[in-house]
Amino acid sequence: MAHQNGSFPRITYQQQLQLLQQQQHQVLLQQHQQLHHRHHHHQQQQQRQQNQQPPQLQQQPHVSTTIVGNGHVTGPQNQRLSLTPSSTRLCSNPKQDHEPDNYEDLQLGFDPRVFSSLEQYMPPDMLNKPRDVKAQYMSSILMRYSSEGDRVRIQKHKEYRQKIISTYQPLCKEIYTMDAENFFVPSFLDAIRENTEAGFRRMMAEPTKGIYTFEMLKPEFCEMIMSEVDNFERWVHESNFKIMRPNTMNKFGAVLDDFGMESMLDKLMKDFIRPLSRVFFAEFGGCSLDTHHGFIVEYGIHRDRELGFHVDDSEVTLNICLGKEFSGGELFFRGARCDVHVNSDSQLEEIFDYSHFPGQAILHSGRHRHGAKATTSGKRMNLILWCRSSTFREMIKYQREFAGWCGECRRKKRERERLSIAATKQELLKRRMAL
Ligand SMILES: O=C(O)CCC(=O)C(=O)O
Ligand SMILES: [Fe+2]
Repeated sequence: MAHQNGSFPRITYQQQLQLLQQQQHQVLLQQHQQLHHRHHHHQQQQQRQQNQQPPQLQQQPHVSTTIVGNGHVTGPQNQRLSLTPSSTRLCSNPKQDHEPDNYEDLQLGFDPRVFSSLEQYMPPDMLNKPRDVKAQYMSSILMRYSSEGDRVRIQKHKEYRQKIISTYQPLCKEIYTMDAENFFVPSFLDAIRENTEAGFRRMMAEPTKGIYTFEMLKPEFCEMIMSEVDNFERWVHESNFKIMRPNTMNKFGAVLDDFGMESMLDKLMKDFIRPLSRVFFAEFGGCSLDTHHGFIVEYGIHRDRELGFHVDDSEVTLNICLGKEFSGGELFFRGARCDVHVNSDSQLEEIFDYSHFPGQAILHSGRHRHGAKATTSGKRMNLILWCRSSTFREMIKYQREFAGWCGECRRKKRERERLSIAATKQELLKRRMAL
């Protein structure tokens, strides 16, 4: 595998920046008030490994205009932000009936929607000022949350996407907008419509704790999406366009969001995955998934062969096999872990292997350690949707140590309880002997 030893901080500065872009103004306000108390985040040193060895954090490459071949992570990580004293402030009581201006036509360095949604939090005397005065006021606040470098990177990524979308000619236009009846099998669709835990459980299996599998995509849709990806790859090859690969551990595959599928995948996450994740992944932020990274991985003789042991840069991961014909490529899972215990051994009951089957989806927490065995013949394509929650990421920074979903935290707690019971017994015995 091309991946080098390296350090993989779980929450990157880049992701903090995403917060601003997602109109998470509550989070933004909270950050604004708490920035003085921001903790430094631990960076974890994780080693290169294979199957049973410590997992890597599989990340989306940092936004860059150049090809990210080996997933080298660049840029400032978890820096402490410098807050210059300033009189610009946001108010915690928004003026709810305020009609915000539209900022779409301005080049402001931040998503124009952030300005519209932030407006109501400005001090009352600012609300009726001209649009450019308000924009400047909000910009000066927003600038405190991101560095110049990050803003440039985000802008460059936007241009990169625009360049692809303006030149690439899609093959199957119908898959770029959500068309549930034609994408999903009836059992999946019915369960989502019913929207009850019992209904979900009827169409899903939970072969091991925290992993769900179910029939999801129609074969025709799988075919179309695979043809589209082949077509895209052909265009990349013919036009010699340098594309970014899906993450730090793949040399092949494509980011669906980069060539026009972002809004369709956003709908997929919000309308079809979030109903499931709010029931089954609530403790991982499954109720508040708000952004995604959607991509295709390709395995085979002339593609990536296998994928090392890792955790995803997601709260919840949806992984659907599209085809085609292949052997091997099984996923191996080794238990969910918090950041502190990501390298700890797995227990026997945490060992679970899964064979992909076209059309079938597997849903798991991003922190559930896993990898993919070698695809030994044929070609395998999977659609992967990393679903993230910005509020969850913000919240866990202030959480206490124990994570109920981490196998090692639970094991350690049981061990402490066992020792304490043994010590109490010992003490009682001693007292009885002394009588
Ligand atoms: O190859 C697979 O099916 C798994 C891929 C994966 O785990 C990932 O891309 O994060
Ligand atoms: Fe993964």
